[in-house]
Amino acid sequence: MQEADTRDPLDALDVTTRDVDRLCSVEPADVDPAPHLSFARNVFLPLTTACRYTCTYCTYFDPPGEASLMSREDVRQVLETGADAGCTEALFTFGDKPDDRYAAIHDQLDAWGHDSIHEYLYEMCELALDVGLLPHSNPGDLQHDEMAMLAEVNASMGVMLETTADVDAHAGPRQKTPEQRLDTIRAAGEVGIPFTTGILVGIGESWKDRAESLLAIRELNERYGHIQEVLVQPVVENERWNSPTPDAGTLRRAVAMARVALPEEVSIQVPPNLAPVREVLDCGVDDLGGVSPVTDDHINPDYAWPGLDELEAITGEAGVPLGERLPVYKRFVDDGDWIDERIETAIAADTVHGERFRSVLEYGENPAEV
Ligand SMILES: O=c1nc2n(C[C@H](O)[C@H](O)[C@H](O)CO)c3cc(O)ccc3cc-2c(=O)[nH]1
Ligand SMILES: C[C@H]1O[C@@H](n2cnc3c(N)ncnc32)[C@H](O)[C@@H]1O
Ligand code: MET
Ligand code: SF4
Repeated sequence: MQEADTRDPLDALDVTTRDVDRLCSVEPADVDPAPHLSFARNVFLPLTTACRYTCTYCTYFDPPGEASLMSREDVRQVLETGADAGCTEALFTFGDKPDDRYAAIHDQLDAWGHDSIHEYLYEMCELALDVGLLPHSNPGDLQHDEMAMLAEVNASMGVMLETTADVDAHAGPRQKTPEQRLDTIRAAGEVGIPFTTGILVGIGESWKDRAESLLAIRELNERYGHIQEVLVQPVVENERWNSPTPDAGTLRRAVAMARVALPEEVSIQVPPNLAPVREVLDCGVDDLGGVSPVTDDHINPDYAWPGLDELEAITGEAGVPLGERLPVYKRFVDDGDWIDERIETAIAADTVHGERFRSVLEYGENPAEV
């Protein structure tokens, strides 16, 4: 079991009460709507539902006894379906360090010749690159060395901060802590991998906590410049979480706060399957995240992604163009210091997939035409 972490999550981060108060006073009317919206076309690969944590809003994690892993062949099949459907992103996200908690996962990994889930993930990212997709992995909390290893085979990586507050939703014997989440985001900065993070809205945090969380992300981005996008994700109802999802007014204000807190080059993402996007488009959202034409959102399976035609209709009504992007934002590809040689090679390759990556990178539009 992990030891109790007694650090203040905001220690060593320059987040002042004055900044928090100022951010708390932001209203949606204070921000300009974004001039365009982007999304990435992805396939979702939930390597395992086993997880060391037990977040009370999450229906993704398995009860003990049912732990299993997607095999290499399962993974290959999903990747190939995705590549055939014109996807550019392989989204690997799954339970946090499942091998720590479940002997069955550890034993299966061992039988396949791997010491950890992260090693197996590395191999699956290589497989994604072979099949013609760019990996984006969110395996939860990582140490610096794990992050450094995975950065070699990922176009970008991510972890949700969720919140800097200690909330009951993260209570229990094995808890997700703000300290570990911030350490993970910091490790990504040290390694220099383009990174996605964000806040989960409605899990028991206050407005002050939302402001502190966004300012903590800003502070880490000021140090490392690695944050590519910040998700403002409303918690949604399911069999485990029966408090109401935040209302549109709450979400609008949280999005506006995120827009004010982060510099312009950092995108603000709202997932279109969880949030009423029409109602937040004028508050500074400029990205709709990964949308899949082939797989479900395995984390929130009751919430289907709108089709691309619907996304286009929504953005059309708002009068902003919708453009497709890669899982790594263009500015990080253009500035060669951010992505590993293997990712650069995949994008530069003289193959059907390489050509597709370059066309998405250069044109970023006409999502309906693949
Ligand atoms: O479909 C989902 N995609 C999620 N994504 C994927 C995301 O929409 C895209 O993969 C990124 O925008 C990269 O293109 C996340 C990525 C992260 O790095 C961190 C958290 C999330 C959370 C979700 C999520 O809840 N559902
Ligand atoms: C991958 C991300 O999915 C999010 N996540 C987990 N459960 C829910 C839910 N009920 N509603 C919205 N987001 C959720 C967490 O923020 C996690 O970090
Ligand atoms: C289903 S959540 C996905 C990744 C990881 N378990 C986390 O919470 O960050
Ligand atoms: S949100 Fe992630 S860390 Fe929390 S229980 Fe679900 S899978 Fe595990």
